[in-house]
Amino acid sequence: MIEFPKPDVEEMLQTVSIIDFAVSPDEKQFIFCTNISGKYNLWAMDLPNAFPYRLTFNNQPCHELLYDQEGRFVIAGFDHDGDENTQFYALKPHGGAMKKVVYQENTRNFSPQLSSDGERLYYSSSKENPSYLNTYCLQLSTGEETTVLEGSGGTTYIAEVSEDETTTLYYQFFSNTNSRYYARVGEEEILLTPPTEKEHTVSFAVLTSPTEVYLVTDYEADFSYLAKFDLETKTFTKVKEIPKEGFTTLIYDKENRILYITAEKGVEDRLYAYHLDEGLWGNMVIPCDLITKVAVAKSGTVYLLGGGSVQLGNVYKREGDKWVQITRNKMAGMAEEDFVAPEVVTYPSFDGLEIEALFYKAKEEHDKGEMILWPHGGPQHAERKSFNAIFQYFLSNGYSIFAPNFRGSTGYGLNFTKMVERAWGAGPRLDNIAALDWLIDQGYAKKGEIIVMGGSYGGYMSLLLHGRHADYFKAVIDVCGPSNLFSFIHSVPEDWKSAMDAWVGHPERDREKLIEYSPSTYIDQMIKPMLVVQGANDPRVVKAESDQIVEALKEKGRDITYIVMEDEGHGFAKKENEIAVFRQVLEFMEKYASKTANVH
Ligand SMILES: CC(=O)N[C@@H](C)C(=O)N[C@@H](C)C(=O)N[C@@H](C)C(=O)O
Repeated sequence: MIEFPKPDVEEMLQTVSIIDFAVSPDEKQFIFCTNISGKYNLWAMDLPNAFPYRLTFNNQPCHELLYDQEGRFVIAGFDHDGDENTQFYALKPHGGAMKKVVYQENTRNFSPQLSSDGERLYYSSSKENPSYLNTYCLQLSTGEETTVLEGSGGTTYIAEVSEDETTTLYYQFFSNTNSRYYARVGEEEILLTPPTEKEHTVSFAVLTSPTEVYLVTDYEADFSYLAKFDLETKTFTKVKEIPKEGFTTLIYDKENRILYITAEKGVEDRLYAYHLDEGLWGNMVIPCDLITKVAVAKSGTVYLLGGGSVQLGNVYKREGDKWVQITRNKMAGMAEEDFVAPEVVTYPSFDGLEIEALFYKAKEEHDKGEMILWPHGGPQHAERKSFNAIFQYFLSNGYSIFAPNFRGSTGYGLNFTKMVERAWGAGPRLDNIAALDWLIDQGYAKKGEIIVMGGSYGGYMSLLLHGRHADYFKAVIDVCGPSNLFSFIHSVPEDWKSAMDAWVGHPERDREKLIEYSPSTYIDQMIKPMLVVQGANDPRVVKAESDQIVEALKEKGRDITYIVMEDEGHGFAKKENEIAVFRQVLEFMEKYASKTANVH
């Protein structure tokens, strides 16, 4: 029998992702967004045949995807090379030239909703109201447009338009931990949660009849639960909560009056089915750790896109009580056992607060005794059990990775998520330091030999840890991290700006704190070798954030490498860029690797 060589670790970087999908109303076609060709495009499969064909050639990831209810066309949203100025296009289900339906340069467009006859497109846009957005109703055949909602006070997005277009659901976003949902019924505006001064979120709502709305909220609670609002009697009722789980999205099966509810429990997801008329609640076993999307076809059939820490994202169809996999996204020549699954650990932080973390330990045959601390981005996000090709690449090269869900992360309740607000460089920084002390105490790492690497807020935290605790590290990697919180606050997208006060802080009122929390305050103490990566089109953390820290460190004669990706935004959408950059990151780390790095 022929003996084959072991898979090349470089192949880990070649993994394919599926980031979105939609199923045609007759379920004969399935469209999905994948980077199977190296760049993201829309592809389709005529079900049940599995051979995919390509629909778009613009090489951009799709941000919105919906079929017309008759399946005659598809609406898709694309930006350009990561600029997040999403525009909407119509395309025929079997491809061909795309038609621009909402297109105005330098505008941001969100949340497209088609009327049931496919004649009108409702969407929210920055074009006339960059801070709070307006919502428009566009007649697709004539291009005639009316303004249906003017945002004010908070960024305002359309969420749903009823079949007869008399009721509209919309939400106002004040910050990641403070939002409200409203129904507009005729001329009446109805708040869907009881009025209160106390901050809370309403993250999802669906109309299940002309008078009934189900919503996901943490109104007067720490974890989000399912509630119901009666538009006639104006009554709000809590329907279902599960201790320590936060509900995230609702998907309504109109045919069978079933509500599917996704939930997060720390680093994993859950899926539930709630039969509205019978009041029956059921837990659905899912074929993955994390759910990217659930969709219900007209017939009531459920489709799910999901994956896990050692499992690539795939789409599944519910048949009876089984999930049938309809995409075959596989890793060439590798099996699940070739990857490292993280251990979920907890450690006490400086003030006794328990922090959960994912600990990826390099396999014995690869282990070089190297340790990477990975603070995640967001910061109101979490490191969860998703497949991370870069992590697996580093693990196969002998680097272990520790990814803590420091205070401010999502998945642990509203109060925990709020703990990073106006405190970017306070508790979360010390939670990261407590993680390092824990690793050192357990014998997994040695002070001065650790690498810190992160993207966005994770990049910011890497810079801040470098400036304030350089003695823990031997090298630092920052991917698009804010370096100065004052300039960051002024350079984020216009529609984020009203949230900056609650999220990061006020430049005058919180001046002292923002100085203390800005990495740029600690340039003198940044003495370790550093690699900075930045997308030129990033609208969230603009290139100037990286430019300024790189310049300041260069002036001081520090060992600093700077990589700018000209055709990327906040992260990587193009495989060749991702591969080129992470090869360089590995080379950079290898320069500072030493056999005695961390004791095990
Ligand atoms: C809803 C929303 O986008 N809110 C923003 C204020 C937000 O939280 N954005 C983060 C997802 C984000 O992009 N943060 C950057 C700094 C990051 O860490 O990725």
